[in-house]
Amino acid sequence: MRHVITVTLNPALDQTGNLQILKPGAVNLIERASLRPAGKGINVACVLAQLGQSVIVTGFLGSDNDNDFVELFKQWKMTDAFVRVPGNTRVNVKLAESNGRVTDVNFPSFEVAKAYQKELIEQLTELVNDNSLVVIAGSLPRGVDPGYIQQLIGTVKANGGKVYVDTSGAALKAAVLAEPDLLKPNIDEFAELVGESVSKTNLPALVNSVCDSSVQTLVVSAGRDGLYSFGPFGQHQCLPPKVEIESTVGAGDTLVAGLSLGWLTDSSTEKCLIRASALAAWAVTQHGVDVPSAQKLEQLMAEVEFKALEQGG
Ligand SMILES: O=P(O)(O)OC[C@H]1O[C@](O)(CO)[C@@H](O)[C@@H]1O
Repeated sequence: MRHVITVTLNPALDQTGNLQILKPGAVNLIERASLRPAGKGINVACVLAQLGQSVIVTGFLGSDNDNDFVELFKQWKMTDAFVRVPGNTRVNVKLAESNGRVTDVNFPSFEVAKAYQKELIEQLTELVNDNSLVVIAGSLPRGVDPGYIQQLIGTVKANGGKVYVDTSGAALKAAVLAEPDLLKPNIDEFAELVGESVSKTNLPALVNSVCDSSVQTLVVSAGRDGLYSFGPFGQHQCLPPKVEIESTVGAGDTLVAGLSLGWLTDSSTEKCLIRASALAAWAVTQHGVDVPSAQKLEQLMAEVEFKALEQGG
């Protein structure tokens, strides 16, 4: 049976606070707050688990403060394969203003010694087979070089698995060279990758120049503009339904979960992209990554505008 393994190399406890307007350099009072175990791959796994999928979660986790993570994995019946490393998992602060703007203050991670990096590669060699989709998501913790992501992708591919990657900066540059099955940068991360500012008009040409034929599918998330998808099944855009924004944190991860669900359920490209967009739209209406009811999901999917992109613009 097809299954998903998510890899979070740099998880975080997300301390999210909502306020009217953030005033730098002044005292700011938070109106609503939450503290949640998170990190990109863990968020992906949470969405999939809520949609009834069984997920293995792995990566690195600080051994000194893993209680909330362990609780979360138990709650959603995820298989906890995280390699414990000495120290604390970081806390990331998210400040969400009433106009929808979010300021991320991401704290430094634990340090991951080479022995733990090797342990994770060995573990994936054991876990991955040709029914596996491995989602590698998030930044690299201290002590982990960008080349490590290539080793991870290589290990998954060598064992017959599919690999989806959502990362940024040097790790994204390295990942492209290792030819994953799908890459999901956001539009700013993609602009950094290509070294140019990106618009709807120049996006298709830039995608072709960067990815050549090495990455099968590239999905660029673009906030209110939804997503752009380039792959063997054509070039498409999905425009999301209009929703009240509470916090955009986790929307990209929810999108990746939706794309993974498409693979798990062998959905058509259209259904996969529309469902992923609808789930991501729901994600911005709340703190965290809860999923809508089946009925609400149907309604949101009906409101997504799916269209083929004209070649060259
Ligand atoms: O892995 P990165 O890029 O440091 O980002 C981690 C942050 O991203 C999120 O997963 C949201 O996408 C947060 O939960 C977390 O704080």
